[in-house]
Amino acid sequence: MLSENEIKILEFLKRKGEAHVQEISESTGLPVSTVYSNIRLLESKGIVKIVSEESKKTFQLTAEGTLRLENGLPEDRLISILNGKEMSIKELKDLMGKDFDLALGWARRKSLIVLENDLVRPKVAQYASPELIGLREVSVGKVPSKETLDILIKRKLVEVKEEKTMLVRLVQDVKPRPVELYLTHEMLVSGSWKSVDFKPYNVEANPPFFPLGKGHYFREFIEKVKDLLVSLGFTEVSGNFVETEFFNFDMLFQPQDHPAREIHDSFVVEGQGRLPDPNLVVNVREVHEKWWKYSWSEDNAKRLVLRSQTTSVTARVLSTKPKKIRSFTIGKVFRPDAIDATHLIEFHQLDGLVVEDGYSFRDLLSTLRDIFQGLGIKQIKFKPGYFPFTEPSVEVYGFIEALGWVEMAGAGLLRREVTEPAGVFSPAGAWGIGIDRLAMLFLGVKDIRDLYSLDIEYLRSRRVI
Ligand SMILES: N[C@@H](Cc1ccccc1)C(=O)O
Repeated sequence: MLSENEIKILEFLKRKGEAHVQEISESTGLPVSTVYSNIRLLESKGIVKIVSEESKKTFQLTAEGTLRLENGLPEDRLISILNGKEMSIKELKDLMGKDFDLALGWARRKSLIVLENDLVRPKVAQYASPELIGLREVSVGKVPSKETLDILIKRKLVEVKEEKTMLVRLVQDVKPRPVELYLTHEMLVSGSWKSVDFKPYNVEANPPFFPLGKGHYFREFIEKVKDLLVSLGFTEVSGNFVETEFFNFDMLFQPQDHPAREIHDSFVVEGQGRLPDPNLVVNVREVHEKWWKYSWSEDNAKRLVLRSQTTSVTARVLSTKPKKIRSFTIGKVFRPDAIDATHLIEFHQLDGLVVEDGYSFRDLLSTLRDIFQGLGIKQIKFKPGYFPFTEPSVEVYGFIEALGWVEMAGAGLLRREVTEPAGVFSPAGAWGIGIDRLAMLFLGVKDIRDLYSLDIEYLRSRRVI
């Protein structure tokens, strides 16, 4: 049985009797490599004979060779610049640029010059190197003398290409039966299937790999979390990475000498931010000075940081004086740290806020239960915790099969010292969840850095969730 390609080749050979592989390739449109492999097959079937096989060397200018052919070889240029007179190395360097070292090297090797201190003195007034003549020959398809050719190749001005050719002759006249890819109803009805061959299929061969476009798996996870919060009645809000200390700390009742505000605990950004509504600023100042007992500085509050918690977005929402709201934000936060498999200097938090008349601590715990249940964590427990901006505060632990109880979030009712200066007089619940940790648990990622991987092979191996 003959393949389609074999038949094409045979049809050509039938007309010509004998042909070179290159000719066959040109007239059949098959790549040379395909022609070769098919000729080998046809030879093994005794249909064609390989008359001769030879390899032909051809020579071609390299990119540098082409350049030198146009502008002359460096040593030729050096001699022509010297023009029979001596010149200083510095002067020549300025004239010739980076070619000078090359020119000097070759001119010395060829004893075209002598060096005296920093003077270059030519021994010849004119010079045309045999290489240049060689380059010219190669460029018009001539082969220079072996000596010149060797130098040209060594100087990487010329490269050798080896082209194989094969002369093939048709020795057996076969009437190829047409090859069909599949059996059709018409072929069965007409009986024509008897006079054709069918292409055999290898049902075990791997299909070609077509990678599908898909989202980054960590992004997809974040999208899923967002969908969940929206389904629980929350509205997404967002803030900027660069934030004033006012919103990142002061409004959240973190005093200006709080350790988190030390220079090594948040990333400081050059410049100064703008403070919001003066009433709010005055209120925040008052509450800090009254309870923390220090003199609050506006300049400190204007300092810029990369937000260290998405609770800063919650603070911004509060500054709009909501009477009733359920909002959440999810995004990157930044904290200096030593990077390892479980720590990065940027990671994601999900912060939520509920402002509602009559919203109680119990309601908050139940909201958290709903969120974690939605995320697939059935068992959670609460431990008392401390945050400067909530009271009471809890730490939320979730139960994970292989790991036991894992800390997942901080939460609490916002203190009146936070809500009232902003003009919010209803109870407010807030929480912050570390998203990277959660994603690692869900996605079975051992190294946090893999969540941010850009390695295409790794990303392809991740399942779409
Ligand atoms: N922002 C806190 C978490 C938190 C948010 C909201 C309320 C209570 C706690 C943290 O980063 O640790």
